[in-house]
Amino acid sequence: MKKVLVINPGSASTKIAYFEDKEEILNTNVYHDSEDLEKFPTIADQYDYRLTFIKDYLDKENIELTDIDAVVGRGGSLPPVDAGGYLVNDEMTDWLVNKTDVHHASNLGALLARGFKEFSHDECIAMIYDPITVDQFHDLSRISGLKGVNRRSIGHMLNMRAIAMKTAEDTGKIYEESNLIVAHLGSGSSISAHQKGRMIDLSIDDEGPFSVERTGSLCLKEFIPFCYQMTEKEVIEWTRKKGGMISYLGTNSGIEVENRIDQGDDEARLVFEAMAYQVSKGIGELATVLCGRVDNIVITGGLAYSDRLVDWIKERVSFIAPVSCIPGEFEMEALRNGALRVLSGEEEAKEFSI
Ligand SMILES: Nc1ncnc2c1ncn2[C@@H]1O[C@H](COP(=O)(O)OP(=O)(O)O)[C@@H](O)[C@H]1O
Ligand SMILES: CCCC(=O)OP(=O)(O)O
Repeated sequence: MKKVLVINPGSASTKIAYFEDKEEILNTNVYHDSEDLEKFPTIADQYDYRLTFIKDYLDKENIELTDIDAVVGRGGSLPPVDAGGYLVNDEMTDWLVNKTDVHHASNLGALLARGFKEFSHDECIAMIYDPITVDQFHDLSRISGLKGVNRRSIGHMLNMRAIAMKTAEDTGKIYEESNLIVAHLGSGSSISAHQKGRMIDLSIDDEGPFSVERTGSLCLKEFIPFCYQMTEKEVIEWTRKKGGMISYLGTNSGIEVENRIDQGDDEARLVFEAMAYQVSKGIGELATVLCGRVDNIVITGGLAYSDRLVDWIKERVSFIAPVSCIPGEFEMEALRNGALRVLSGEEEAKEFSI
């Protein structure tokens, strides 16, 4: 039996799970006090705090850390890498602490995986799987429109690839022979075009549809003067935390907006439908990447629980391919499966190197 600890750090919480082979013994989200997190100037500085917090929690839950076989974390903002599992090494942690330019909570995944490995035996491995910077773009996807301002492959790769593989399996197809479009609609959104097992293009949440708290693409003519009124940090905050639905409606909760619509709030309806409209445009755009040869479109993430939103999207994109819906996210299971494949030798974990 293989014992796997899974760690998935988010901006305000850390999801942790413990599995014995595929059996889930614990799967929870521990919330951090925002005042505690605000004390740390950088994400990497939160390391000791989160390690102690999670360790205390696991101790209380009587999870024995000394015989864990693999600790797997959500992979962060590395340089572009191919999909799959990577062993945590010094080069990786150095990049995530000192070199990365994207300060995302997932950067802590590798650091915490290595930290928890120290509590276990010598053979225990620390790894990450399908980090947010998995890059399988084809050459055409890299051209932006301004030399020097590159398009980057960055998004919800772990969940989107897991959902794409599951959809292929559920429809009796082989992932490596399928063409799929996956829309992950959570706090942020990513839409990906999968061509025969590779995500060759994406619509990312700073250049695609708006989400509940991110702006998506903006009209440059309007946005440039806005940027000159504030610091870079403030612009990032507006585009990634205070943009999108929350900027119009004051909430990032799809559940609350659904309630408002039920009570006859026309503005809430307009903005929520506009989000579905933009997501549909993103899916349509990626259908052209696959030359219209799309086997399935899949909608996932927390917002896929909203039948209203999903129906609006289906109405606009069903002419392209059958649309299915897998609400929520399967990151913890995807991380576990990656670790189990590496432990069984079915897959070799790669060595990270710049
Ligand atoms: N049943 C539901 N109806 C509408 N929106 C929902 C529902 N369940 C979750 N959501 C919304 O999904 C969004 C969060 O998605 P999630 O994938 O959990 O995000 P995160 O990226 O933070 O993990 C929130 O706006 C939440 O309100
Ligand atoms: C930075 C790309 C991945 C991402 O946006 O994840 P979250 O929505 O979990 O912040």
